[in-house]
Amino acid sequence: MTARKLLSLVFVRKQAEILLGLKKRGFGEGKWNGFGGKVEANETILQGAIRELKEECGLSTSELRKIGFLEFEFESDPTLLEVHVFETYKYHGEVTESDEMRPQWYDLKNIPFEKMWPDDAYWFPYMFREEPFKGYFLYRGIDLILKHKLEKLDLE
Ligand SMILES: Cc1cc(-c2ccco2)c2oc(N)nc2c1
Repeated sequence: MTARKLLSLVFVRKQAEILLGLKKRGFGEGKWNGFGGKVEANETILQGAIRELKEECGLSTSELRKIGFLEFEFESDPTLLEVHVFETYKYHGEVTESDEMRPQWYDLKNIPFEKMWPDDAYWFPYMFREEPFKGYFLYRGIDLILKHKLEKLDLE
């Protein structure tokens, strides 16, 4: 039985921009990503996503839309990461740097994919088209994808 770890990942959007954060320490350090992390045992995935967003960049939201479901495995590790991806266009508060993340708005035409997890280049186009997606990525280390699957997801 494969151990699964539940993670949230939230992207804050404007019409032509997306808020990314530079991870300052820990897992994924040095990569730009959405905001998220481990879902605790005493919260739902949605509650965990809202909590991490506030902790990592200071923004609050009550309207997260589920946009994708990703599973990650590493060749060297038995744990499967189950990542629930959300987006929001409705949020409030001030974007604030945290110990974990340095937030920055990016134009959709200028995403720093070379400084992000490699899988992002595969599924960001689905997110930009507002097409829900489901993907699986097998990594060797943190920069090489050995195998992947990606498909549209019918959320209705
Ligand atoms: C292996 C992996 C993990 C995550 C992650 C960490 C916290 C939430 O998701 C990723 O995020 C992205 N964009 N690619 C990712 C690959």
